Amino acid sequence: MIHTDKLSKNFTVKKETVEAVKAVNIDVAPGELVAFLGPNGAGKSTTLRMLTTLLKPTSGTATVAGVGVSSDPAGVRARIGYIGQGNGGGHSYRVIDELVMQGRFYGMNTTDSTARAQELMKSLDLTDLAKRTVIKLSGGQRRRMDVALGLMHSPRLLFLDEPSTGMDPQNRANLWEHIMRMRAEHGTTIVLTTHYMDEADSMSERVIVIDHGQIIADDTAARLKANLAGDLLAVEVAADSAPDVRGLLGRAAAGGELQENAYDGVVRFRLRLTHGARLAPGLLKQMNDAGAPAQSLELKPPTLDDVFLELTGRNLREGAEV
Ligand SMILES: Nc1ncnc2c1ncn2[C@@H]1O[C@H](COP(=O)(O)OP(=O)(O)OP(=O)(O)O)[C@@H](O)[C@H]1O
Repeated sequence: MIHTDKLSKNFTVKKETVEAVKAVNIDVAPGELVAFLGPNGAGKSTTLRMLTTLLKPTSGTATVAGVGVSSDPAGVRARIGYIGQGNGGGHSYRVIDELVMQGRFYGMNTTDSTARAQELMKSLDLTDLAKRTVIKLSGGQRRRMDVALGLMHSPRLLFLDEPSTGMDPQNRANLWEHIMRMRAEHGTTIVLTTHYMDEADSMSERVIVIDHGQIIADDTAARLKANLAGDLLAVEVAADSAPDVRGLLGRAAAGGELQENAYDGVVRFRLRLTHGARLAPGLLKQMNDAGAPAQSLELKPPTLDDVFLELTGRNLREGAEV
């Protein structure tokens, strides 16, 4: 559905070249739900804007829904839906009119466009709001209308640029419920950008992590977390038996750091343990055998932020919602 070859975009800002996207190779199969995840300024939107023909690549190629973005941008636009970061609709029209106009814009006749608008309003829980003017919609309702606008011409491929930024958690959950239902009903391929790592984690089947214009990881969230970050294990032992297990735990820390701090006659060790749930029982037994049984144990699964930290040495985003 999407294939890019060394897709790149440079901007010139005050005579300086900003390499926003650097030779990215992306493949998305029909029906996939893929999230581009990365911190602010990573190049997510620029990539999306090239794929949706809003920006011309500096170099490299991209084929979207079987059509080249440079050779036939109009052909790409006819085949995709795009929901940008801003609001798509005008202000003074009614929801139904806005949707029907969108369909007409894509060459549908009024009857078909009205039928499609009604179908989408039903799926996206907008029927009761059909006659409301767009300006009177709440943020969440407006975003749902944006999704309906993007789907009017039944694209097989839908791009969503930060679909839920600025929404409260309830509206985000609600929007996602609608998007997932649309997807189940129509088999739409979805590519989205987000800096909410929990969203990338729970909603998408595949996460493409972008940093400084480059793809630094591309896999399912589960595999990224299992392979890169490892679980966080905290284990406490009596202070006088800590020397008996320090070496053992250091070796288990998968080459990573073993942290420790002592308090109230106890030493608390912290380490990353790849496949922690599987390995922790064996480690506990080894600690027992070494004469230093664990007094408490805590095993925390990693987040995509841990993956990002592991890959870049930085946090994904200050203030990101988790
Ligand atoms: N029109 C432009 N002119 C100049 N520089 C730009 C332009 N658009 C983007 N950039 C720069 O390109 C880089 C990538 O920006 P982009 O918007 O793609 O990041 P992003 O990952 O989508 O970030 P965010 O999560 O904040 O939306 C940034 O350094 C940005 O400042």
